[in-house]
Amino acid sequence: MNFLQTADSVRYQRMTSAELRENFCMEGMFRAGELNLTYTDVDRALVGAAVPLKHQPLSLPTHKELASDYFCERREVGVVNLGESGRVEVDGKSYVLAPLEFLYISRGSRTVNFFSDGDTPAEFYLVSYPAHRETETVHVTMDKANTVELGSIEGSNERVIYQAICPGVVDSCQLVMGVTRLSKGSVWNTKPPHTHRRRTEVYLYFDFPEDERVFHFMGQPHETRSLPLAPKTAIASPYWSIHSGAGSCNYSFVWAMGGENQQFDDMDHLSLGDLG
Ligand SMILES: O=C[C@H](O)[C@@H](O)CC(=O)C(=O)O
Ligand SMILES: [Zn+2]
Repeated sequence: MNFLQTADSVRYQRMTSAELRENFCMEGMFRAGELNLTYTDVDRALVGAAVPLKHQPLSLPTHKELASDYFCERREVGVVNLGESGRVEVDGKSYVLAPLEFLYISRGSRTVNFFSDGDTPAEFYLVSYPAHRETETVHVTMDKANTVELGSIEGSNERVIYQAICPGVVDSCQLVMGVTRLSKGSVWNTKPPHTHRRRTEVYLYFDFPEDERVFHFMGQPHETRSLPLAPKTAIASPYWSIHSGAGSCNYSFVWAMGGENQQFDDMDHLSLGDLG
């Protein structure tokens, strides 16, 4: 397991790009045949990827720092499949996840195994938080998610937000998670940006060519920094940081939040003129 210690709101201001990357980004998580996990200090979010090869399932391991007999003893997990169709087995029950389908895994689930049944692997992205109670494991297909259409072509930010793990869809503990897809020709996400001191957030950008980049904006509103991110890079946003991006082409991203509450719309909006 890797550990990500994010810099504080004073230190980040004097960091180089390489240092910012080191302190906030999670790169190279998706590796064929591997399960990789990073324990972050943003609300104890655990971020990971599992890319199982055919006939070689990967199981979700526990770790000394989870202080538990099994991973989900006191944790919930959100999983979304970013690769080809795959399968997740939770306590012996199989869930087939088509591309972009989610699985919410409840606290108390003892064994979690990831499978690819085809030659091209599934690519499971997962985010986990501490959970205070057991609920139910739920498979969320795209049509079950809350759908919010935002932005416009004129604003270069036409996008659809799929809220897959959120109140009303899945009874989770603190995790709120979904995917946002930008229309062709639109490049901006979360414009204008916002903060939410009550929750921290992790973005994972994907679904764009290897030689394109999404310029992610972070930092306190009056001291923003940007980082060009390659596909399948995750970036942690502490409570004090904006999290917004402009791509060199359209793209999608998975967002996941944890913290005080689960209300998606209570963000503190900024205007672009507030940024420095
Ligand atoms: O707090 C909410 C999150 O930052 C994202 O869900 C925002 C987002 O997907 C978008 O505006 O494109
Ligand atoms: Zn947000």
